[in-house]
Amino acid sequence: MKIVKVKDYEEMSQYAADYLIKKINEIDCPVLGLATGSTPEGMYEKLIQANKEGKISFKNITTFNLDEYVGLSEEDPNSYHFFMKDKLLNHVDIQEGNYHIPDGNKIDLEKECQNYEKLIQEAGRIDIQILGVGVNGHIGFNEPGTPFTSRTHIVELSESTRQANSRFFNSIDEVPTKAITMGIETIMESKDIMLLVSGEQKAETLARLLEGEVSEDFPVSVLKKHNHVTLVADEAALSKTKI
Ligand SMILES: N[C@@H]1[C@@H](O)[C@H](O)[C@@H](COP(=O)(O)O)O[C@@H]1O
Repeated sequence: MKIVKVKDYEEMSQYAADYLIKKINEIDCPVLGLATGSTPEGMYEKLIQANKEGKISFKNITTFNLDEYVGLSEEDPNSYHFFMKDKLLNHVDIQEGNYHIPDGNKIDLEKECQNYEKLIQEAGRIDIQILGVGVNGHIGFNEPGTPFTSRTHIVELSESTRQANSRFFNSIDEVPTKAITMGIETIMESKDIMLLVSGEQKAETLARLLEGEVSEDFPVSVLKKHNHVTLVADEAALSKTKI
């Protein structure tokens, strides 16, 4: 795992955007794996700016999002559909049909998982997967205990994840109890992974990642088995490690 230490959130976002822009411009029809959450927001702002300035085009880019809540409509501001449109997709020249987000409103959710997985396989690969991490080590919505061999599936969200994400809702009761997420094996098949971590609230998570064991109890630790991961972390996130 290559570790890039940056000063703060702003520097992390800039580094991540520059890294993506460089990589994307080297690939013919790039396939990107996108994440939601507060962590990548700054990077998305910078990508929108770069798109306006002509430094990057999304015309040939295909994207796959990691996850989506079950039961929120696409118009719900807390759905990841809404988030992605609001924070990136509506503001860049991506083509309709080229972005993919699991549909958490399908009656047959199992089938939706299979179809989503199939779409990713048909795209051939994810060139660069952006990841954030939950305080309990979840990636996408793969909670502790998820098998490393998992593909796109439905998850029961843990209490701590619902608690952490309740900051976006009126109350914890409104936070969905289920979600669809790309599986850990699906994520691990990405050619290149960029993990973004910012802030003191993730410091213990990051220390466990860098100093602890690889274990299904701590999903993000699987990244130590991937040979092309760049961790971009700020000083606050690294404050409980020796780095
Ligand atoms: N499903 C998302 C994850 O993909 C994200 O990485 C994590 C951390 O979010 P944040 O970046 O807001 O800390 O939260 C959510 O649960």
